[in-house]
Amino acid sequence: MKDLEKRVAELNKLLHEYAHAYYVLDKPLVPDAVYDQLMQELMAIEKEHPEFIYPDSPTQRVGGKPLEGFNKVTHRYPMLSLSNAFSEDDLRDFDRKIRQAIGDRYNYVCELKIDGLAIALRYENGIFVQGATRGDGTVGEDITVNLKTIKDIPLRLKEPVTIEVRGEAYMPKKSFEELNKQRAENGEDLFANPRNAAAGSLRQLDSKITASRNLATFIYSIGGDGEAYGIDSHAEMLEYLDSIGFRVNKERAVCETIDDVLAFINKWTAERPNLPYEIDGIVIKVNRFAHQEELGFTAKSPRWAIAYKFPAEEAITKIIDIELTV
Ligand SMILES: NC(=O)c1cc2c(=O)c3cc(F)ccc3oc2nc1N
Repeated sequence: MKDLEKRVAELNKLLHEYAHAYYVLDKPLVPDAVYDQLMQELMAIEKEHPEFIYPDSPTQRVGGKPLEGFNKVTHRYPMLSLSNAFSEDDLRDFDRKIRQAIGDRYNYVCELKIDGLAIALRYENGIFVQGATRGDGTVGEDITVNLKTIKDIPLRLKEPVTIEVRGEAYMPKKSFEELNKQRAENGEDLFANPRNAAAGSLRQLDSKITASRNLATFIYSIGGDGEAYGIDSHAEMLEYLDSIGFRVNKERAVCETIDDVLAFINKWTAERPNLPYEIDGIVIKVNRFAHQEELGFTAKSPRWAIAYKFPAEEAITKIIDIELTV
């Protein structure tokens, strides 16, 4: 029995490592056939010996029977929303206010604004214990069983830390197109866009349906104060999140000036159609936590961050249509 327990521990470790390499780093360590064979072996042992099933075993990603409904979760740290900028002037105003408040020794981190659903994930001693939607920012829905089906969400972190993180769950463009093609063939109504498809997939009461929707995540912050982890800037926080096993978007940059921010925006406005996922803007954040603390929050948004929103395409096509019909 001893060596069987050892084998189960070894299989859990190997499968976590291989899944992280494949789904988070996009750098497979072994061929799929090897991964599948190890998974089959673990499932066979767990079937014979359910007492050996780890709560974070990779076999536990797809839940059991459908839920009756979702429990409510009160967020330990409110999930606020970003204020918006729609033009270069808005961005320069934002920058001017920052400078007035904290002087001129600051820089920014720019990130792509993923067009998905905000989620909060809680880990205790490195084990995924609960996941929730933003809801109204204070109370969200417990969608833990559905989030467990997303392969890039680690069930076990590389460090046994107790932490809460925030991110965006989304449906890649290709998965969205395939899903709507399938729904059209089955005479079902189509999803309007990948964000709605992701939201609909995460709010399924049957996690087997969620599991079939190929969702993915990008994690972008620690709930509460990052200092607790010896981190004092947003850029370092993203590196830390990556190092403990989360999928963190690589298309980010530290920008020393608002002109660098505008250059980043121009680059990704052009690159946007080539991305495998939808983005609806660029998020700009003052980098150092000491500066974020000085700037603080309004009732609903941080003063140290802003979301530059791309002009909505439909608005543009509407103007063009009007022009053409006049
Ligand atoms: N959709 C996103 O890709 C994205 C969203 C947010 C937020 O909503 C957000 C909300 C806050 F109150 C503070 C920081 C944030 O940072 C964020 N960073 C991102 N990359």
